[in-house]
Amino acid sequence: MTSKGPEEEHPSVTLFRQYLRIRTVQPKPDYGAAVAFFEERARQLGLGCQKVEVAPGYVVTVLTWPGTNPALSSILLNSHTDVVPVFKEHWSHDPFEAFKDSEGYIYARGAQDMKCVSIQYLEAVRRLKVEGHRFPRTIHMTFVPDEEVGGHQGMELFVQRPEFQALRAGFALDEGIANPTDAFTVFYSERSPWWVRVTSTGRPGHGSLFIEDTAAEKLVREAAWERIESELQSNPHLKEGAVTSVNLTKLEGGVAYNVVPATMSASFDFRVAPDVDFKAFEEQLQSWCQAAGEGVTLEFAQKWMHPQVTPTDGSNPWWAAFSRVCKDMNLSLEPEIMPGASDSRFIRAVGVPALGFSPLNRTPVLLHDHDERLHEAVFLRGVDIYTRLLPALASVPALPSDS
Ligand SMILES: N[C@@H](Cc1ccccc1)C(=O)O
Ligand SMILES: CCCCCC(=O)O
Ligand SMILES: [Zn+2]
Ligand SMILES: [Zn+2]
Repeated sequence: MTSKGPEEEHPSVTLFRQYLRIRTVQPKPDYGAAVAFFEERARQLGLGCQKVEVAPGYVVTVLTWPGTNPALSSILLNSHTDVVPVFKEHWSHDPFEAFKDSEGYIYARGAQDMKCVSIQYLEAVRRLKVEGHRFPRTIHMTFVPDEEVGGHQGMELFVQRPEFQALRAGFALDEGIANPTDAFTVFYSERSPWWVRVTSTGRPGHGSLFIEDTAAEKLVREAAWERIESELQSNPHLKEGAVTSVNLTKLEGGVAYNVVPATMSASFDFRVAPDVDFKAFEEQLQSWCQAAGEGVTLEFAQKWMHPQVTPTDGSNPWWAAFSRVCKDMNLSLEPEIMPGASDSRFIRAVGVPALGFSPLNRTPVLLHDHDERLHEAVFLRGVDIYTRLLPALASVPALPSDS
C-alpha cells in the first residue's frame, strides 16, 4: 500500500493524527485535552455533547446524533481515550508524534488500541450527516477514561449512572483487535480477568541451614502455579479466547540472600473462559493451595463474575444487521471470544448486547507493543465500513425490547 504526499493527506487521517498526539497515556493521562478535543468535534459536527464526571477527574464525554424515532433504543459506539505506556527506547519514532512513513504507516501509541476507532466513528457520522442522512435510532458516541487499568473509574461506574440509563442503549460497538489476514475479527464475548495472589508462609531461618517446610518450597513444591498451568490444557484447535489461560506475572518475598523468609507470594493473571463453571474453578484453585501445604492461601485482586455472550446467529437482530453489511461489503468475519478484557464486559453485564470490532485487517497485532502502527489506507477503509454499518444498525426496526 502506498500513500499520497503530505500535502494530499486525507482530512480524516489528519484528524486521527491530531488525536494520537494527545498524551492520554497511563498512568497520568491528559484526559482534559481529550475531553476538549471531543467537545470541539461536537461543535464541528453539530452534535449534542454531555460530560459525565463519574469520578473526580474521570469524565465520560457523550456525543449524540438524535434519531427520528426517539421511542426506539439507541446505538452506543464506545471507545476508551486512554492508552498504555510505552518503552520509548524500543520505538522507531516518537510514540506521540504520529509519524507517517513514506508507505503511509502511522506510528503511535493508540494507533490500533483504540484511537483509530474513535475517529473512524466520528468521521463516519460526519460523512453521513453531510450527505443529509437521518436514521430512526439515535447514535451515541461515548469516549471513556480508565479502560486500560480496568475501567473501575470509567465504564464500570458509568453504566450505573442515570445518564447511562438515559441513553437507552439497545446495542453497542466497542473495541476489537487487528487481524493480520484479509478477515476481520469480531468479538461476541470475553474471558473474565481473575487476578490471584497466592501467599505461602513457612519456617524462616539462616540461609545456610536445611529448613523444613519453608514458604518458598511450598509455593513451588506442588508447583502450585505449575499445577495450575498443567491443569489448564489448551486445545490447539480452539482460539485463545475459548480456553482459560494463566500467566505467572509477579513473585514477591525475601529480604536478604542469607535469610529464609517466612512469607513469599506469587501472582497470576487468569483469563477465565465464559463457559467455565466459576464456582467449581474457584474451588479447584483453593484445593491446589491446600495441596501445596499448610499456610498457603489465595486472595483476588480482580475477579470478574459476570460473563455474557452476545449471540452471533439469526436470533440476534443486531448481529443480523452487522453481518449483513459485512457480507454485502464482502468482508470476511471471524467471530471470537476476546482473550483480554474490555469495557464491553460492563456494557454486556447491564443487558446491552455488544460486539468488539476494530475494522483493522491486513494489520499485524501490535496493541500494547513497540512500534504500534496502522496504515492510513486501512484506517480510511474502516471509516467506509462504519459508514455502511451505522445506517444498518440505526435502522433496525422496532424490537420487543424497544417497547
Ligand atoms: N484490556 C486490558 C484492561 C484490563 C485491565 C485490568 C483488568 C481488566 C482489564 C486487559 O485486558 O488487561
Ligand atoms: C487482548 C485485548 C484487550 C483489549 C482491551 C485493551 O487492551 O484495551
Ligand atoms: Zn483498548
Ligand atoms: Zn489496551
